[in-house]
Amino acid sequence: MRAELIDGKAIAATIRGEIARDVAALTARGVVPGLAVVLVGDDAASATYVGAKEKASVEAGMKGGTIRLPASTSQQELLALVERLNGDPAVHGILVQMPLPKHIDPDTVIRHIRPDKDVDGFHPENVGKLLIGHTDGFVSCTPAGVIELLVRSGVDTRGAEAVIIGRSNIVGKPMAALLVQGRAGGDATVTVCHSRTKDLAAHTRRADILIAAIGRAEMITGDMIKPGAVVIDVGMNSVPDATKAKGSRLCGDVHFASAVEVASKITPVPGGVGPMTIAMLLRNTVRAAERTLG
Ligand SMILES: Nc1nc2c(c(=O)[nH]1)N[C@@H](CN(C=O)c1ccc(C(=O)N[C@@H](CCC(=O)O)C(=O)O)cc1)CN2
Repeated sequence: MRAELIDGKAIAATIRGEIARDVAALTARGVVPGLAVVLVGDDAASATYVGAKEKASVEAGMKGGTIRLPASTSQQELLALVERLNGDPAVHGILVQMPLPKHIDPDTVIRHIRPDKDVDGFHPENVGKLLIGHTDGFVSCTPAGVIELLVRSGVDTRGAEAVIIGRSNIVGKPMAALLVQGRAGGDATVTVCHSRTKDLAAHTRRADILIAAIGRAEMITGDMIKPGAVVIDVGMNSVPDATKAKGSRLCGDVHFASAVEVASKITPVPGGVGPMTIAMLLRNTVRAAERTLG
């Protein structure tokens, strides 16, 4: 079997078109959705993602602005900026790009963002709402994007064995909450594996839906995948590659060449989950703006 590709780039483009229509409707009602993205420091990958977010928000008709701060910015200065954005009525969504420099505690920053402007869905209030199935919060963009990919690719999650590898607060844990809930893209039986899991392959081989979010390049190989499984690769790793002009290439947590021979559907890296993260961010920002209309 050679797996069908789940084209995240194309699905994200469709969603961004839908969002642009929502933005136009909101604008006609006098509300232009505003997204403020904050980047602290000069991490090259973060700068790329932030640039992509600003471009996508402007293309959708939003007011997108990036605030770039030096790596020497103190936590107090960053919190003061968040405070200012919290009080700015033109800003409906606030996103502080992660990772932050080591001297800044990400949890403290996340807790300072007003939950109704937390379009990243990282604030404990939004995480709690997700867990108890309330739909008036914001869901973390990457796991929300994975659910959207599954639903729009016709994958039936109901009663499926879903195995997630990775237990991070921004992907693994919310992913489990979404897959288990009783809504579209949910009703799965979920297992969360992590670095202490014994016999990882025994779990992954049971999965009808396998979600790799462990952050280790090409760790999941074809022999660890059940024939016919749907494989979603959340990993984004840069590995040395002398054949590339820049000396490196991007790859996921799944060894694509062997997995594609076993799975029924698979996401590539790049072009899979990544573009969905940005599409979901735009969707959350539109929702934040809509809610100001009551
Ligand atoms: N505040 C946040 N910080 C971070 C998040 C997040 O959701 N909120 N997620 C990641 C990075 N990320 C968004 O910020 C992100 C990563 C990758 C992509 C993407 O589209 N990737 C492309 C490839 C890009 C390339 O060529 O370098 C793809 O997969 O096709 C979008 C967003 C950590 N930080």
